[in-house]
Amino acid sequence: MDSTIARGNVLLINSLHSLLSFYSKRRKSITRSCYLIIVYTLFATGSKSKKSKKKKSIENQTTTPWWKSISSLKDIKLLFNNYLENSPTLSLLSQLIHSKNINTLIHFISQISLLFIKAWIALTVAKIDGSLVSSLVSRKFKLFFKYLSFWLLLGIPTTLTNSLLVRSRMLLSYNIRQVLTYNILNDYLPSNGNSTIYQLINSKNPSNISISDPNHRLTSTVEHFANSCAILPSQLLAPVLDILIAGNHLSKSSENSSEGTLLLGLVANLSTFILRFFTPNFSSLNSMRNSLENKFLEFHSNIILNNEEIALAKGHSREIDILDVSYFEYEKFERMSLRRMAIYNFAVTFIFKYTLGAFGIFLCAVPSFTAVYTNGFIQDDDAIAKLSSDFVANRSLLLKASDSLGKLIQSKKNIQNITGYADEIYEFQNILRDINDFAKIESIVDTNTTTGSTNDDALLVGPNVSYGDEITFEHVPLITPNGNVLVKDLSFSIKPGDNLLIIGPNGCGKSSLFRILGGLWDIKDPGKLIVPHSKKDLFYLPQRSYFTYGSLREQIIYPDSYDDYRNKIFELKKNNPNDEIIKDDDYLINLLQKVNLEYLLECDYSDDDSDDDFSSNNNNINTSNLIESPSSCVFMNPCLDKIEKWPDFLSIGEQQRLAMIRLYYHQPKFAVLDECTSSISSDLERECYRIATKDLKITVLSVCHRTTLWNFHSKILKFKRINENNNTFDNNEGAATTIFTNFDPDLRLQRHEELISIDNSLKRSDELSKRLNNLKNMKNSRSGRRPALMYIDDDE
Ligand SMILES: Nc1ncnc2c1ncn2[C@@H]1O[C@H](COP(=O)(O)OP(=O)(O)OP(=O)(O)O)[C@@H](O)[C@H]1O
Repeated sequence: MDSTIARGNVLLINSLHSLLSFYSKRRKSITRSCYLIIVYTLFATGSKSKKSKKKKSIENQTTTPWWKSISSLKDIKLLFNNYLENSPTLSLLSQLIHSKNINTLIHFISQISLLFIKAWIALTVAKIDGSLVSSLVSRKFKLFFKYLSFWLLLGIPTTLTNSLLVRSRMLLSYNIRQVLTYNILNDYLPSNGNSTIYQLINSKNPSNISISDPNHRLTSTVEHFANSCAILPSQLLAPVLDILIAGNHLSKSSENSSEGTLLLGLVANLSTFILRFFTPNFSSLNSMRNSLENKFLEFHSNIILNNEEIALAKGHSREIDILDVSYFEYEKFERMSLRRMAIYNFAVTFIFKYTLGAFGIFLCAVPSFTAVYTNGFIQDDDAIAKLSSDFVANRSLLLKASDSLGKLIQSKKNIQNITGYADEIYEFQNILRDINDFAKIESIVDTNTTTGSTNDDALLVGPNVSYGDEITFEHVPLITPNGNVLVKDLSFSIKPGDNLLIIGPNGCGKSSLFRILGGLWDIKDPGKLIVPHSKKDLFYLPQRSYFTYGSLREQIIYPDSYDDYRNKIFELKKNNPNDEIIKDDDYLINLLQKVNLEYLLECDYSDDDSDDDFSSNNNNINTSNLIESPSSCVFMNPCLDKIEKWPDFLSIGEQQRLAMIRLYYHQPKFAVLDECTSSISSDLERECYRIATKDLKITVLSVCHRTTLWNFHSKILKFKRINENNNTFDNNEGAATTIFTNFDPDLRLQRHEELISIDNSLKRSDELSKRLNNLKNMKNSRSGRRPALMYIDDDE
């Protein structure tokens, strides 16, 4: 199909050229021929990638032809918008336009202007080249030195233009990257707190596509796209200008060279046609390279993330096997890609630089030969100098033009790369938008059903959610994103002060309950949830907390920023009618001391006056000038400025204690503690729970296996496995059922201990009856052998 189009183009362009030559003045036909070469080359260059062609062919099968749907101007606009939406590249470019980033426009315009200046300089240099040869042939040495000084002086604007071009190209790329990164980040980590990343990675999105490499797309792909776009003006405009200038200059030098240019046009067309056989699909090569590169990087990141576990398990050889396989695949692909590129580069260089170059030289020579045979030609020094000058200028311009034609063809590679990168970025953006739009629809439904609430601060939104000073699950089914039913009907309700203990076998759905509470999983019908309205009323602490890069203070106040922290202190200092505790650096240090983590402080901190009572306020800050900005009036203790790689620096137990401080700092109404103290020593764990539940009055929903913590709970939710006949059993298969009751820890502990002692007695009685049987057997089978030996045999 492609070759038919190409052949059609060759015929069409050359017939057009002949027509134009016939009807117009022949001298202008050379320029026209150049225009046609450019048009054709651009047409050949702009062919679509396989992927988009495939997409289009699918669309064509299902939709009616576009022209049939147009009946008014509005339809054209609609069609254009539709086209914009379906074309990833155009859609990304329209994002750049809509961003109103003036710098992008400035650098784009400056690049175009510089390209025009560069082309003008190239033309001037070519003319001076010609004049230099002409003055040399006619032995006018004064003139020769004059042109030589011009040539030298032109070096200044040439180098200046080149360096400015590089600068403006880099700045353009930087601006494109900035706009796209900003747009993607806004959807990736939306300010309304939607769990977009979780849904993206767990393919819990409307399009059901999982993106495994969001980091790669956000960084590398966007960077490549920006670089490729920034280089495009130079790649397209510079060769076009070169070809136009060459054609124009040639047309001025003689009136008899149009047949030559017709031949040149034919050769150019034929060359592009031949080149198609050597041109690989750059877009698919690129996407393949990205996916292999990404796979290799992913394995590496995995090793870095789990370095300690791998080192202790001595898993190096297994890891190297995995890396080897991945690298081998990548290398194999690179070799194949290099082979194809070598063939392609050879074809481009040979066809455009040499074949077309030779034709160019031939074309330059045509005026010289034809001029000699025209009537009235006198072969004197001046005529020969003029012919030499024209030849040299035309030759240098045409060589440049043929080289430029090659570059123009090669820009196809860049355009295909751009479409490949654009596809990846656009798909990523679309999925992010789908996820956020879906959340927005739920939030709108929610706003319609509840009144007077701001949804940005809402803990959960959706038609099955209502708000109250409690956490209530009413007939909520626990279903994984894969559709596995963990619990058919989960119902319980806790009010402030009702600390809930959650127990059950592994994998039965204890943590999944919190995933629903945190908005990660949907609340399926007929489930209803009543939760506190505000996000700050519920805090989640997992077994392994997340620590960000930054100071010790930032670990404690996460997810608050420094500014939030300072503003809170500043506001309370200005206006504190309820006499609330001001949670400043001294307060944080006091918390660190309570969980025995004061040794993490940067400096020695001996606070003799430290008060164990949380209602007191260790305030040693000068509060005389409260009208100032928060940053100037809030005292920051340098002891909390220590910066470390916290997950590596702290043991798991220390991390869990630090996470507990985070909970104390935020002091929510409710807290989910999902085995978050499992690595803390028993005494300190009890102290941590005491501070949370007794001192700070936080209502906890905790999953914990230690009986020592039972005393802090007054309700219990027990998960039990059920089989097909709805009988409970304790192995790890099938759905679970739940029992929610009041919890009397003392009574339960007493029963628990009783149970253990009975269990031990039963085991002992089992052993005793087994021993008794053995002895009976021995007695029955005694046959003259020595009893001691028989005992040993039997025992074994
Ligand atoms: N994102 C997910 N997609 C699909 N299935 C999941 C997902 N997260 C968890 N599950 C599945 O849900 C089930 C319950 O997991 P959950 O983490 O709630 O168990 P648990 O009761 O907390 O167990 P444990 O006591 O071991 O922590 C498991 O079988 C798990 O494989």
